Amino acid sequence: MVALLSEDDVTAGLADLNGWTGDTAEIRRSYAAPDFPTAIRLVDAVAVAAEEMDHHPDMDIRWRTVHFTISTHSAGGVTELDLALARKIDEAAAGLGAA
Ligand SMILES: C[C@H](O)[C@H](O)[C@H]1CNC2=NC(N)=NC(=O)C2=N1
Repeated sequence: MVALLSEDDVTAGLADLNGWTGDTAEIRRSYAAPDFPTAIRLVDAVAVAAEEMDHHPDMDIRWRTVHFTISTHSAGGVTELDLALARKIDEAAAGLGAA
């Protein structure tokens, strides 16, 4: 099973990401897309990445803003898998002009 990260590991991991916050329980970030269809495209792109990784974020769509919350359910908190998925989400968002 993948290991839970310490508070220091999570802090260091968040510092390497752009705009993500959180703690040892979960990490989160919201992106504003240019419009609603683009927000849905972001969700779709993240769905593809999540399936490839077999690691799935919670996604909450509010018009053109998408809120992502990630933790590793099986471990009960934040692991390297969550930081890796956050990087993938950042890439997808950048490609769609969501920030
Ligand atoms: C069987 C399958 O690998 C697991 O249920 C996966 C699926 N996606 C998952 N996603 C997340 N975020 N945490 C998990 O523990 C998890 N487990």
